[in-house]
Amino acid sequence: MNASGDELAPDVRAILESARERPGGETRVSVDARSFPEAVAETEAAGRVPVIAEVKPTSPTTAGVREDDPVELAREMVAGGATALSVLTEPEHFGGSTESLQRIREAVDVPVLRKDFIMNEAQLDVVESDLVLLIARFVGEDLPDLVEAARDRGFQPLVEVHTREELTAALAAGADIVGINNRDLGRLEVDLGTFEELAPEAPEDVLLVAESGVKTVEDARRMREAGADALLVGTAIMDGDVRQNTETLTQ
Ligand SMILES: O=C(O)c1ccccc1NCC(=O)[C@H](O)[C@H](O)COP(=O)(O)O
Repeated sequence: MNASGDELAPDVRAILESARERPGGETRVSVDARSFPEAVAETEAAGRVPVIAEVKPTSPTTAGVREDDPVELAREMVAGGATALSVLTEPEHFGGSTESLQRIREAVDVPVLRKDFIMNEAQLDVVESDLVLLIARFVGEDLPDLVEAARDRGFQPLVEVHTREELTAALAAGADIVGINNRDLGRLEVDLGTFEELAPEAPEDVLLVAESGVKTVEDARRMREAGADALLVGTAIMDGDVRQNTETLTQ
């Protein structure tokens, strides 16, 4: 059972068990973050679709592992027009690492999101990034404190939600960048209707990111019409030529 009392998929239970065990950093980080809202506004002004392209070597719902140098993948995504990058740092189920994130952030000049399953404040201190993911469902009542702790270190927190209740909790915690995840972490099923259902409930001044399940230009258009300020895309970009895939979705 998780904070909301619902059953989680076995893969997600395993992800959370290892996330709880992972140590925090020894020294508090202080980040001089690249602004994500400004990057989104610049992409919009250039007439392109703001996409956060995800360096996701593998996942519980993907076959195989992409072994390419993550820095090369990241450079290709930026060359393809990515507004920002998301880098998995979860090692056991996604093939990520904090070292990859560090190298990527040094190699590119766009904002970089640390994509992980952060469970406590000390885990924020493991590595610097511009944005940090906080998943409302998993951190439960610690969300307001973690949002504050992230901002105190200079991070821009991206708070991920999947239900109306989680959206309410995210807004109450002061989140101004909210990711609506189309993937239900209970069953790992994807439904783009999730974003369409929840987006109208968010205030205008909240920057909304449509996460997961965007595969085609039609999907991207659908999410933008439903109010997405940006799209977070992993699998569809990682599958094949990442530069071409990014170019296609950012047009
Ligand atoms: O992607 C998975 O298989 C997954 C499994 C269990 C927990 C989380 C998972 N994904 C995390 C994500 O949020 C996605 O990587 C991200 O939104 C991109 O999704 P997609 O474009 O569908 O790869």
